[in-house]
Amino acid sequence: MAAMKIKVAIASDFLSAFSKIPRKQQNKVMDFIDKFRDNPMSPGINYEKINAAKDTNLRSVRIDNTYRAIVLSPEAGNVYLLLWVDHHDAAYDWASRRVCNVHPETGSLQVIEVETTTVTETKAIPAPEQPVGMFAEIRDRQLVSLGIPETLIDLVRTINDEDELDAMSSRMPEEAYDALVMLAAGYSVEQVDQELVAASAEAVDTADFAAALETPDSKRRFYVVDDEMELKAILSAPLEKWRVFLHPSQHKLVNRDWNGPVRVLGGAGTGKTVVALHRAKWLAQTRCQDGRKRVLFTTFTRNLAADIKANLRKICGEETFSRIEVTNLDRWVSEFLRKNGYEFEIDFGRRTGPLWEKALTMMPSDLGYEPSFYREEWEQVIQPQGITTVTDYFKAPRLGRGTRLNRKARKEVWAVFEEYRYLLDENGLREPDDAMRDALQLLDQKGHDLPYCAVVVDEAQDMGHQAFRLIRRLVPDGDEVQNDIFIVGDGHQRIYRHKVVLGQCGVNIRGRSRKLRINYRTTEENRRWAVGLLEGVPVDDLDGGADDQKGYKSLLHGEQPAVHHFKTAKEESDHIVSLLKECEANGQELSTVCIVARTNGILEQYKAELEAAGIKTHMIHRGEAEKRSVTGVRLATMHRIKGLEFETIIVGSVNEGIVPFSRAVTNTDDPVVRKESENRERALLYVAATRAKRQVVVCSYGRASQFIQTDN
Ligand SMILES: Nc1ncnc2c1ncn2[C@@H]1O[C@H](COP(=O)(O)OP(=O)(O)OP(=O)(O)O)[C@@H](O)[C@H]1O
Repeated sequence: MAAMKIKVAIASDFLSAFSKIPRKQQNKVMDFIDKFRDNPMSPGINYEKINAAKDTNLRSVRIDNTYRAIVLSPEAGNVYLLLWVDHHDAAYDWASRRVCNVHPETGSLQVIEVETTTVTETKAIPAPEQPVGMFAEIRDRQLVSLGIPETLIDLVRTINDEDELDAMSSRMPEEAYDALVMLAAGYSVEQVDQELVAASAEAVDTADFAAALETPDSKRRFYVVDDEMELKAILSAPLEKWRVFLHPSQHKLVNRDWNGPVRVLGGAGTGKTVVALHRAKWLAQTRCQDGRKRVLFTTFTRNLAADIKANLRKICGEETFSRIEVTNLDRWVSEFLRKNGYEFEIDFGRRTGPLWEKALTMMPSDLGYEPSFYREEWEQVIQPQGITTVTDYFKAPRLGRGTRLNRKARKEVWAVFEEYRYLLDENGLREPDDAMRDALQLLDQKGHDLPYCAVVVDEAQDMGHQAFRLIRRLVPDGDEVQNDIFIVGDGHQRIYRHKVVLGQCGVNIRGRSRKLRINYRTTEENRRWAVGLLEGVPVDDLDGGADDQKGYKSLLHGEQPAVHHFKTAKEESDHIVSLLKECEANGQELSTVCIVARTNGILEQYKAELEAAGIKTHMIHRGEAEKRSVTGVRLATMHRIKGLEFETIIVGSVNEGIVPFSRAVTNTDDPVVRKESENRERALLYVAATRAKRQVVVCSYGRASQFIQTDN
């Protein structure tokens, strides 16, 4: 009779515990895991019962004289789970307060912290006749159906507000907390069920731990080890949990076929990039079987593309990695055009700027519009719609523009655009939007068969109409086509001018739009402060609808962001220097701190002042991946820091005239455009603050920005 295959899995908590023990013991744990993986029943492994444990399936295993691992080996089935590792006493204490159960409704494997006084296996505390607390409206049966362990129902009934809910979070399985957060945000049981609970088709066998390991909720905390190389990679960076443990809402997006383009929204730090990375890996591994085809992973900025490449390397084997091409879209376009003999230079404003000024000499004097009006018209109407003739301009919708233009006025205004196009031609130049349109035309004319089976798009909120029209053309379209386009983005973080309605670009996401809500990066305190910056700002969902931040939550907690105001620039920079010295004194590497400012000029000043104070700095440049090995405090503009993350973020010079940057908002007399520019400036501050994993410090001097409330 063939032996039943043994399943060995590692818990996410085990990795956290593993990361905290000394290197020497880590090596011993690795040796133990090797032995354990080979044969958990090997006579060389000594399982000891834990007398104080409530869960009789828990055992301790000796690592050396002082360290113990905690293992679950249920009586039935050939399953072994590595749960924890610590000093002998601490490990025993941990085990004595935990039970592992298969949830009777969702079938997921849950590790529950038991407080002997409040929670018992059978409900010792009689429920009050009328349920109380913030979940009073929801019946016990409904709570259980959403993944709350039966043993925690009485605890849930004691919760009166969000703070109390947060305080309980470590006592419950993540899915139970997620469900309660959504209920607290006002979602109905049905909505939570639809969004979070993976329906179990069959009745759950609560003794079948092997089956339980296969549920999405179990996969967020248990990794079934079947590949030695992958295991070694995981143990070498145990805290980079995103590599293996996906939240079910992330998992659901990654490992499946989609009958067309998908759009995933989510506030800053909700793991959109992580999802996009895993999606690209899954596609390359399982759906890109034609050896000539690749997955194209495209971003808006070059910095992020460099980071994506580095991260894909961490989760993909060589072969899978070779089937993914990572590039920012502008770069893809310029390379494609160059290979096809394009005779124009693509310019990002340096050379086209003076031509624009020249074209403005054609401004009709009788209409009375400011020069900024023409620029906005060009960027918001002409370029997104690819208008090249006055006839098309007559018919063009001008959504979002504050002023009306009749046919006669349009004809007069067109003179400026016509002149500008003429000057571009004469100088052999093209704007990026033109280049995208030209690339699209070339593809249509020549009928290019591109080597892509799918496109994954990150930072979608900053890509405009021409970009998405092109993306649509990069992979086949049609009713039968699956998995063609996977888009992640967040309208709250739009910091460039582009705005898109996907449906107008031929990208139909109907029925395939999803949202991520758990913030993995920053603390709830930082998240709330940052979200406050965008209060009242209308945010779109990239497809013509509205988006909001309802039901978002961070799993981490910490200090409130510190907002300091100073009289002079010198006082501010002295404060920043003393903050950095304090970080160093507390053992924090300065490479985990980033100073962010609105302009490069301001950063140059900080750089000079910090270096004069003996603090090493490192400026983050365009197109660079973050290199952790380079020492020194980081300096980055609000645009450049997008997509990155640091332990501490210090946002400096948040002064009147700088945030919002006066040149960016006063340069127009159109109230609609002005408001939009101001909102983009708010988004810049939101992006900067949400890059912090732990600490946010916001400084200003002179007159503080209208966006912040200062301490004096
Ligand atoms: N399943 C996960 N487990 C652990 N950590 C995760 C998980 N998903 C994401 N993270 C971590 O959360 C942080 C934010 O993730 P990511 O950069 O993917 O978010 P994002 O939504 O793309 O953020 P932003 O839009 O702000 O750039 C990263 O540190 C990432 O490693």
